[in-house]
Amino acid sequence: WRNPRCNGKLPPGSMGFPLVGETLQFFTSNTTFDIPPFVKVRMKRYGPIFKTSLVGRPVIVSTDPDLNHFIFLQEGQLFQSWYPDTFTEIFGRQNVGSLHGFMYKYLKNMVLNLFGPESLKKMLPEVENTACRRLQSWSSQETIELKEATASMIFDLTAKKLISYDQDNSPENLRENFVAFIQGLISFPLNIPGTAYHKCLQGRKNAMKMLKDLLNERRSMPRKHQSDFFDFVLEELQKEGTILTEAIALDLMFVLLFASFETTSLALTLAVKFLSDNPSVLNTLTDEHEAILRNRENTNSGLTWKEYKSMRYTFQFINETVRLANIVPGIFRKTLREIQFKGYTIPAGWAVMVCPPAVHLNPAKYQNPLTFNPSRWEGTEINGASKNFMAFGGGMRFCVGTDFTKVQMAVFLHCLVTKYRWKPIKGGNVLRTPGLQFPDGFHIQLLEKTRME
Ligand code: HEM
Repeated sequence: WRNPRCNGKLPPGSMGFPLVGETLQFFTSNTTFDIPPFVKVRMKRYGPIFKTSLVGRPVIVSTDPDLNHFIFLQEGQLFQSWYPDTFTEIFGRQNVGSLHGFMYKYLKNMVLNLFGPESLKKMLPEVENTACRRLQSWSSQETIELKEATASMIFDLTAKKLISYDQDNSPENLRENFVAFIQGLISFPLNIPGTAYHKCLQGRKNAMKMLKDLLNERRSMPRKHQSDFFDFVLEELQKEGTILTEAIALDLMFVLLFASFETTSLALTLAVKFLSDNPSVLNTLTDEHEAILRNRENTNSGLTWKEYKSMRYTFQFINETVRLANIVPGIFRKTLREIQFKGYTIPAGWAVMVCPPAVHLNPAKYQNPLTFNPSRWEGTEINGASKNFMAFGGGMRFCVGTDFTKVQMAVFLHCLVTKYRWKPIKGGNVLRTPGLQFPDGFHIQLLEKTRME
């Protein structure tokens, strides 16, 4: 295992112990905003491209901007999306991340339809109403835990949009089954009672059963007008010669529900933490949003798409938040053929992990990379991905939820900074396992602004 077979020169690095490789070191938790220690130490020792072995597989880790770019560019040709078996087990064998070719394109179009600009434009009032209502209810409580509170807000909104699911009118709690999930998601794959991984699989089983029941319920009581994703899926399933199957549709629903509430709530919690720690950033952000209200005829008329698009500093703020959040610590691919790159050979069938934190914390590209400074984005293109920014991935598999996330974050921040101020009470510390977590939450007290503030 130590010297894997290769037709050329493998990148340097250690394959660790037999079978486990360096899995345990990889999963060792840390509390830093910097490049994960596992990667940083090896970058120093071996350079920007190195080999290792994780969950029983040989892996090439890339912190090299050119190799990252090449990997994204060659999706489907030399590389293919690949995630460890634990992920596939949890998200379903037919989830969008594991599909390729025709079926993948079909699903991607379906999702882009759902979360594309036209849909989001229509959704804007609902996003704003939801954020305002939630904030108001939180302000009547002594303290709230922001990660949990924003996750619940986003889950409800997404579940309503996808399957018209209403938590208050449902005997079972769909979201609870997703909560068991997070800790087991990037954990050691030991499926015995008591382990995080086992709980995670149990959560998936329950959630999938609920989704299946809800879909069957809808099938027996079809609606006249197509209004949510379930209606759309049922119609697609009835079409002659359709390539969609019920299992694929349910796996997709599951991935979308999970991807939307977990990632965005982490980003929002961290955003509020950064605002608490950086009063001058809060002032600039508040100025931008108060100006939107001032420039309106009627202060209480809802946000328009044009106003949303005008939030220049807010988008810089969101980019800076996700740059440092590094919510996705590794993007995985598999080589379909042997690859030659910068004098190294990567054998066919090996896993490759692109490491976004190494890109986002590179001092050559981001001056004082650990400093939170939204203005560093001034004058740069902040939509889409680049060699130096890949918080939402890159290439063909660029995140389909990016615009949805940005709408939710920007609208929430708009309601927050124009109507409220807050005091951090406790928590707010981050832990990376290596996925981002708030082990003791982030508890704040939310107070309505008075007219004078
Ligand atoms: C802060 C929020 C988010 C972050 C940081 C994020 C990050 C990412 C990244 C890095 C990828 C690329 C994975 C890869 O190349 O293998 C990705 C893909 C994906 N994201 Fe997101 N995401 C976010 C929000 C969302 C939301 C709200 C949704 C749901 C609507 C979503 C759904 C997806 C899906 C379905 C894919 C797979 C796309 C594909 O395989 O082509 N994401 N995301």
